[in-house]
Amino acid sequence: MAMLERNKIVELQAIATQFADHVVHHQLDLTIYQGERVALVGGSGTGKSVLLSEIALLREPDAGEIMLFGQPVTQLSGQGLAGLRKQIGMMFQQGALFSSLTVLENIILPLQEHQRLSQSLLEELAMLKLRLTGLPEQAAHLYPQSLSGGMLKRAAVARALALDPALLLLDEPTAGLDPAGASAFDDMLLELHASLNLTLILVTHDLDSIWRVTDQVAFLGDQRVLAKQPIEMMVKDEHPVIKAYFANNRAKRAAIKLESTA
Ligand SMILES: Nc1ncnc2c1ncn2[C@@H]1O[C@H](COP(=O)(O)OP(=O)(O)OP(=O)(O)O)[C@@H](O)[C@H]1O
Repeated sequence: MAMLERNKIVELQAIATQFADHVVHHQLDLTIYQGERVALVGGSGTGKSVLLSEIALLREPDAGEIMLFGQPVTQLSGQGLAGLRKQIGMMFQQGALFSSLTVLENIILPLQEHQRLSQSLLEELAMLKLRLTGLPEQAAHLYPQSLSGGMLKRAAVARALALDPALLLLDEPTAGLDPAGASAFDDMLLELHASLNLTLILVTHDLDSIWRVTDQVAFLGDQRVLAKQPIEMMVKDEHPVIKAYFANNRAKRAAIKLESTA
C-alpha cells in the first residue's frame, strides 16, 4: 500500500556529544515524524536529557546536524533560529517555573517576550493554556510553591504551550507523581496531542506512560539510538542492551501487558 510521505519534524544526523573525554553520543541518528508520540528511553546516563536539550536548541552538539521542521539548525541564525525556537515547547524535569511569579504570570512571560498584546489579551491567552492542561482557574493566581506536584507539572506544560508550539518536549514528566496522578497526566498529554496537532517527545523511565502515551520508542545505548519502534516490538527486541534494560520486574509488567493485548 502506498504511504503518504510524512513530514520530518526532527532529524538528527551523526550527532556527537562529549563532556571532556566522556563521549555521550557518537554518530547518533534519529528521525521523528509529524504527530508521533516518542519516548526517549535508555539506561541512566545514556544522554537522553542532553539529547532533549539539543533538540530544544538549548545546547549545541559537538558534531552532526540537527534538522528541525526540515531546516538545518547550523545554517540558521538570528531570526531563523528564533522562529524555530517558538515552535518548540519544553517542560523541564522540575517544572522550572519562576517562584516569584504566579502561575498566570509564568505562562504570560513567553507571550510577552514574543507578542505585543494588551495585558487583558495576554491574560486571556494564558488562561486558555491553563484550562487546556486541566488546571482549575483558581490555580492561575497561586505561586508555584503552593501547588501540588501534579498541578505544578500541568502549569509547566501550560507555559510550554504558551506560544502554540508544534513540538512539545517533556523531561521525565511523570517522575514523582503517584500512579493516579501520573495516569491523569498521561491522559492530558494524549488529549493535548489530539487537539493541538502536536508532536511529542518525552524522556521517561515510566513504562506505564510509555505504553499509554507513546506510539514510538527510541532506545539510547552504546552512544546512539539502537532502535526506534513501538513498545510492543521494543520489549521483544533481542539486542542485548535493550533486553537487559527490560529484563527487570517493571519490564515483566510490560510483557504481561503485551500478552494481554495480543
Ligand atoms: N553539563 C554537563 N557537564 C558534564 N557532564 C554532563 C553534563 N550534562 C550531562 N553530563 C553527563 O552526560 C551524561 C548524560 O547525561 P543525561 O542527563 O543526558 O543522561 P540521561 O540519559 O538523561 O540519564 P538519567 O536517566 O539518569 O536522567 C551523564 O554521564 C552526565 O553526567
